[in-house]
Amino acid sequence: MDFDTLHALGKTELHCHLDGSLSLSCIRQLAKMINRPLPASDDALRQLVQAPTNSENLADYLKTFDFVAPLLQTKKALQMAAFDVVAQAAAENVRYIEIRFAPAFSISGDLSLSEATEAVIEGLHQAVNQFDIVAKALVCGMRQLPNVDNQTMFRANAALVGNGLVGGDFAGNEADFPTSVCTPAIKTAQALGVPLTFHAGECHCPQNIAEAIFLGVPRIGHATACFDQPDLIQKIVQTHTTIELCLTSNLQTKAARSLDEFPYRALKAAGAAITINTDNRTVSNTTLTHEYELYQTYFKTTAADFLTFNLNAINAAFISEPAKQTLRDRLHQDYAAYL
Ligand SMILES: O=c1[nH]cnc2c1ncn2[C@@H]1O[C@H](CO)[C@@H](O)[C@H]1O
Ligand SMILES: [Zn+2]
Repeated sequence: MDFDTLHALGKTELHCHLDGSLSLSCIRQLAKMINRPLPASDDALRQLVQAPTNSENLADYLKTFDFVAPLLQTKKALQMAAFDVVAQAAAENVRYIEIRFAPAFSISGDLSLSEATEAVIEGLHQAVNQFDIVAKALVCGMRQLPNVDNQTMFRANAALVGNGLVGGDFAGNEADFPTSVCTPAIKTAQALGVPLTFHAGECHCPQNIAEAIFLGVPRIGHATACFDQPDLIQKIVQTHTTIELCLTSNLQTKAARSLDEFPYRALKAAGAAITINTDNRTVSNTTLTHEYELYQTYFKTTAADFLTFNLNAINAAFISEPAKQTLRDRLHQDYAAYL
């Protein structure tokens, strides 16, 4: 399929970070609101907000996020940011998106941990009213923060679940803060009834994936390190764990040092529920359409495969069964001409 066809195809995205996906024009508007000077040329700005091409690891990649954090400290800024990312997704025919962000990174001003989330939800609502898309929020605990901070964040946000917010995640520095360290906060989120996805396997550490599955987490972000672990892949299949693959991001963070270390082929062959995601549109300089194009080029992924991955995403989405059925029907219509 050519790029225009891939662009036109209906898509879904479970794994997209708000702060890593702002358009340059939105970044400019947000910077203006706090009188922060930015380079005049988009090329120069891009250098500041994209991960360096020579990132050595995840920690290196994550440094890029420091640039945007000061821009996301008010209600208005978070609303605008959420609107912006949904608008970008809708423009490439994404029918359903879950957008994640870390409330703990947006409380340097006056906002509380729940007000930050309410602002994101408001921005999503505004976009959903304007575009043909369903958009929901996820809140990220951060691995490197003390468990008590992540527990406080989940407690502050639990009441919003089901009301624009649909679940939680853990992101951040995985190499130094493995799953075992975060376990108390994971259990708190689960006890509060917050559906969870979880970043794991981005630092050559399959154990972090295995432990998250053992804790009953139904979705894993990345899971890259399972590529050469047949027993773990079997576990993923048996437990019906959904995997949120992020190809470009994995090549940048060296989670996969080559395509051979990317787990797509092994997971697909085993029949695992895989999904395709951008992770960070701006930091990784990608779009969901571009990701589809890469899968088609590298792995010969077909329209039938893409439909399956989209249905996998809908099955694992943190929304009601009737809402899922509406989206499934839509996707079947979208793909009918290409199967
Ligand atoms: O691929 C990733 N792995 C781990 N953490 C990430 C990744 N991308 C973004 N973040 C982290 O999640 C925070 C909330 O959106 C971002 O600020 C960034 O620190
Ligand atoms: Zn991520």
